[in-house]
Amino acid sequence: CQTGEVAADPQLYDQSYLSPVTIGNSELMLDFDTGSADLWCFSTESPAAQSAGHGLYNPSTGTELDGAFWDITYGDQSAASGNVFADKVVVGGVTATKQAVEAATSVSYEFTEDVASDGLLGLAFSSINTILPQPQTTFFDTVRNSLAKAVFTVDLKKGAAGSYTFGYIDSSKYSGAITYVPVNTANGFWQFTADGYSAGGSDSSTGRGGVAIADTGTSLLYLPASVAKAYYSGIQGATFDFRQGGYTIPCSATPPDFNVAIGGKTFTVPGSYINYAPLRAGSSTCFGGIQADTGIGFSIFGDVFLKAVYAVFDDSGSSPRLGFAAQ
Ligand SMILES: COc1ccc(CN)cc1O
Repeated sequence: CQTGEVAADPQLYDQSYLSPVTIGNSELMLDFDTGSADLWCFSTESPAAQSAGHGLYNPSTGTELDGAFWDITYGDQSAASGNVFADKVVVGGVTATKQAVEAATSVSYEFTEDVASDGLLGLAFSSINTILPQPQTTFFDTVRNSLAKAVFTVDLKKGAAGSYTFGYIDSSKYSGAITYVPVNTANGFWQFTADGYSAGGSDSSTGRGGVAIADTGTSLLYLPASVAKAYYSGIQGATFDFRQGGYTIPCSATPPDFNVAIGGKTFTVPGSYINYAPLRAGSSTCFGGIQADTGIGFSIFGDVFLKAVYAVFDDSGSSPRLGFAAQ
């Protein structure tokens, strides 16, 4: 029975978190993404102009999946595509001997520019894996039956290294009880229902809850437009800046804490997490960590939320569930 733990290293402004993964005989830094289901990496097949500065997977250690190709586009319209090899993948000591490794032959500029990241490791449900003609399993699904318990946990931190564990829950990482809620897998995400939101110490609710996904691969917290509007109405100098594509606040602001009710429990995101980052280096205007989920179709509980809690992605029972506890 396998168990393992790997560090989650924050990038600038906690824009993403990277973890070391051994693929074949290379160690790469991958962005673990519970919002997608492809394990892809820069490779010796990637054009040099696109892969300069990145760690590369050399498929010579793998076995090509003949005729298999992949092509993925993310919510931010970044994209990547390539071919597929079966190879050994090790995460924190947990080994998948024949994992589908998606070698990139083309990536969009957003990935080229993010030189710290060598690719993504998808942890959503394998039903949304993009490999054709036959979708393959995620790392978690590949090793699931060999784990002591079919779970993985997410313990992200603000501006500090957190961790992912596979196969066990670490009771030293959270306080109080874990609150579990059912997951709807119809869209391939870890999708759940949030009960409601409120700002600051007041119980003045900023709105009813709704459908949401837990997504480590998204930096911010995207909520119903009415909830975001109500939240920022309480911050002096906050405004919706069409040019920046979202709410901005003065970097000098102290936003109120933000409360989320899930499964009858309230989880608090410290207001400081919502003073996200200067629009550009030296700017006194900061981008808000809460934004409207307009056009997405559901709310996205990205890293701004996840770094305030301990999260359990549990597929050990008759149907998947999510657990949340205070950190
Ligand atoms: C350009 O960088 C990314 C784009 C999309 C995702 C997945 N939500 C993760 C990334 O690091």
